[in-house]
Amino acid sequence: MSNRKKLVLIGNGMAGVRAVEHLLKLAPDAYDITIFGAEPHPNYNRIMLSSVLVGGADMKEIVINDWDWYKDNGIRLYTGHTVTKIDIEGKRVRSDRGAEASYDKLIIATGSNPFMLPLPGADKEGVIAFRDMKDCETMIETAKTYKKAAVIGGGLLGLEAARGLLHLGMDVTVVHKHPYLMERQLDAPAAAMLQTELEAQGMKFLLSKNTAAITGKKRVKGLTFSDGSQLETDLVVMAVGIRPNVSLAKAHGIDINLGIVVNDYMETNIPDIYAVGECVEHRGVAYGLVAPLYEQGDVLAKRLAGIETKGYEGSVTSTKLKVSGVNVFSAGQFRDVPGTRALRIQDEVEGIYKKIVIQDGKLIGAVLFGDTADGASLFSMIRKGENIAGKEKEILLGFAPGGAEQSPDARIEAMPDDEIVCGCNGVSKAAIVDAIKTKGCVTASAVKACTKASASCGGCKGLVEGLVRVYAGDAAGEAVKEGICGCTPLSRDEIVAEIKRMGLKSIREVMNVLEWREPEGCSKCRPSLNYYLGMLWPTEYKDEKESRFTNERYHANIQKDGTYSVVPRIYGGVTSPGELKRIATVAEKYNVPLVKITGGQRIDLLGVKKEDLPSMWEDLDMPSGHAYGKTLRTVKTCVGSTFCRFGTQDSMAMGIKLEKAFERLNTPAKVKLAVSGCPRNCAEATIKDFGVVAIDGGWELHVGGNGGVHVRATDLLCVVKTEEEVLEWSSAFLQYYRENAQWNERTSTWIERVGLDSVKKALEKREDRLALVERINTTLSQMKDPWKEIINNEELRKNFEPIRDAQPIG
Ligand SMILES: Cc1cc2nc3c(=O)[nH]c(=O)nc-3n(C[C@H](O)[C@H](O)[C@H](O)COP(=O)(O)OP(=O)(O)OC[C@H]3O[C@@H](n4cnc5c(N)ncnc54)[C@H](O)[C@@H]3O)c2cc1C
Ligand SMILES: NC(=O)c1ccc[n+]([C@@H]2O[C@H](COP(=O)([O-])OP(=O)(O)OC[C@H]3O[C@@H](n4cnc5c(N)ncnc54)[C@H](O)[C@@H]3O)[C@@H](O)[C@H]2O)c1
Ligand code: SF4
Ligand code: FES
Repeated sequence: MSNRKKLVLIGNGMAGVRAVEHLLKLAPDAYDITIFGAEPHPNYNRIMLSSVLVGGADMKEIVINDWDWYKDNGIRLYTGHTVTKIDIEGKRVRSDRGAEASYDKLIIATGSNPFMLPLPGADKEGVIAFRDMKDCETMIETAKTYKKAAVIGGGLLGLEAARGLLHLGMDVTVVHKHPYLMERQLDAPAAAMLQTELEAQGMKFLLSKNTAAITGKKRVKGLTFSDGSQLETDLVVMAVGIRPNVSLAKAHGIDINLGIVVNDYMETNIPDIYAVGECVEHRGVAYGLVAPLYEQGDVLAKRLAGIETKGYEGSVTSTKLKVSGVNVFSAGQFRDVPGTRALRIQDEVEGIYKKIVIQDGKLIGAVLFGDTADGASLFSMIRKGENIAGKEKEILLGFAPGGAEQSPDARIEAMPDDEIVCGCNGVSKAAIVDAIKTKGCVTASAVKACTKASASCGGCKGLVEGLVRVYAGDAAGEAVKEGICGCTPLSRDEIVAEIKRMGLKSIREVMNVLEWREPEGCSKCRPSLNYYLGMLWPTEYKDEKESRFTNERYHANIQKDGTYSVVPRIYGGVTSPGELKRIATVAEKYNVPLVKITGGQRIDLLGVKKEDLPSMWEDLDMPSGHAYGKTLRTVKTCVGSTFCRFGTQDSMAMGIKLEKAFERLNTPAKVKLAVSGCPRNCAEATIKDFGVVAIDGGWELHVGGNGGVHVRATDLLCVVKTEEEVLEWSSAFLQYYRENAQWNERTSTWIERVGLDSVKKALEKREDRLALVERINTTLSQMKDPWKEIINNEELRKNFEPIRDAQPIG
């Protein structure tokens, strides 16, 4: 007879099975194991249900332990069995289908139940939660026949469900009772940026809305809100939080508060009965994320294996929204409460927001939007409770060791060994480096198999690949190449070459054919692909507005307070009294709070409401100044020979000519030009992307300058004699830059990378220049003024209307 003890696990979910997996490693022969699971599947990764909805994985791929795993480990498995009875005296459990098992040790890991609002009509067909494979299947099936979906709850789960439903082709409205989204993880500015991004992806929102009833006969037809308004819908997904599933434990005298009450060793008040996972309350907290549950599982496994452990002491948590194209990270205590200080940066142009919260010199919380590269290092500082006094700004700006300002590889090298790389599975940098160096795991998938890093939400995949790249050296396998982002191992040049070779004509096609890891891409690759496709196929490719940043979608720069700025095109900075009067009238009519002359000699109307933009453009009757895009911004000019006594050439006329030639041109990054009428260079042409300086009998053409954060003086490209030559060389240079630079790479960085000589060489032969000129002219011939397009199109104008409230039905 076996002298193994009997272990029974109730709940075949993520936390319980993780504890069993760990126990099998620590003490493989200690127990005969029986598992009961109410769901009909082997243990699967619940987190990945969000990916299943967006087509990133299928149900089979999200299984963590297949049927063979149970067999191989001698585990008796009862799927589709709900345990309904625990005989505490006799140490036996019984399922609803009559299966019984006796135990020496019992683990309860029954997870949570989704909270279903007890609304009138909540029992109608088409009202579901988002918790398991069945819910996922229901959504996929519903989308085949029905069109409209409402998700109640704008938290992590609600937004991931809504993104999935959008992907399935449904028209989705998120109904949220709070005034801003994800209030449990974000502050108002980050939530506003998130909302703008999701609206651009097609999601609609009803905020500060309380649902009062679900209407319809047998099947749901709509929602009624407490303010009397209504919304038509064919499907309702409730994502308003979860409640620990304690009914079984409660019925058998186990101590319950919020959840099943456990001590630091996951022991309940009844001897030999343990609990782990979302059903548990530890030191007053019930967790709803896997990282703390896995920590609990590891402690429980040690306890059951008889290995000494200091116990589970609670967790600081971090979250990341799994919606492609949106990077959101939140950790610790991020709210401004008395006794805390916060530092923030908000970059509305690139759509980046960062906030860190400090208390007694320690980092206690962080919120990141747009750029989440510093998430892991900030989270590590929060967990360690390090004193960061005096280094706060460095940390916020990403200059601290491991911060985002360094190159990705330098950042990886600077990470401390004990920094957690995979939050879900608690895997440190040291553990991954050890797997690479001593266990021969030289690909990201080998590291995953060996350490479990990246096996849950996948949020750390890029970092794992980076570690392989840095530490596997020449031995590195599949994941060594650094792609343009974590969605692909392909470089910019490889992608452009493949698009050309295979004639790929849309972002989706590129992602499918080139086997993108993330089916929807991310905020880095989508805009890059949009640019490369537009550059390669100027007459065929239809620009994908959703793949552009907010400013480019609204053709105006979003400001700190959520208003916009309007900069009309003023060619060469030369205006007229009539034009100035029109601008003044518009500024007064729309109560524009600030009128400002910009550094590029333009007039900026700041503080404009989104809904006023189209009418203002219409009243101005001037083209867009493109002050917001990756395109030609301004051509700055000096007075030149018309009025200046030093001027040798007409710099204003030349500037206007250049601006008229290249306005609306899409470029990898913003492009600024300037023309000076003599070498005194009053227009500062030698810190521009393309600068023209008049000299006696000709023009000097300068390239690659930058007057921003990294100041760079231009390099002299050549000297020409005539105005026609200025146009020919500037066209050829800009097109060569368009065809060869990486998306988001300014001319200054590009020239430093490729070298001035290579650019000179590419442009030296006239026939090559003329070919480039022809290609840029084809592109320019397709360009239209975006303001005019919107003014004349009712559908496009609707995008600028204030967020719509619910409409009454009928
Ligand atoms: C769509 C979605 C996305 C998520 N994304 C993330 C994420 O990105 N990051 C993150 O950290 N967390 C995420 N979560 C949360 C995470 O999935 C949970 O925290 C985790 O699954 C909880 O594990 P658990 O084992 O406690 O519960 P569960 O995984 O729910 O397992 C409990 C199991 O017990 C079974 N059961 C219950 N009662 C009985 C009974 N009486 N008898 C037999 N079986 C029973 C249930 O059917 C269930 O299968 C997500 C959750 C969802 C739904
Ligand atoms: N990426 C991730 O980490 C991830 C993804 C999905 C789910 N989860 C986890 O799954 C669990 C469930 O997620 P969740 O988003 O449902 O829970 P949650 O409690 O985090 O959010 C629920 C949201 O619903 C809103 N809400 C509550 N009542 C409402 C009402 N009557 N009408 C409209 N809105 C209402 C709340 O304001 C809140 O923002 C959580 O533990 C979460 O952490 C995590
Ligand atoms: S650059 Fe020369 S021409 Fe132009 S304003 Fe200055 S001095 Fe006059
Ligand atoms: S952080 Fe979720 S899998 Fe690594």
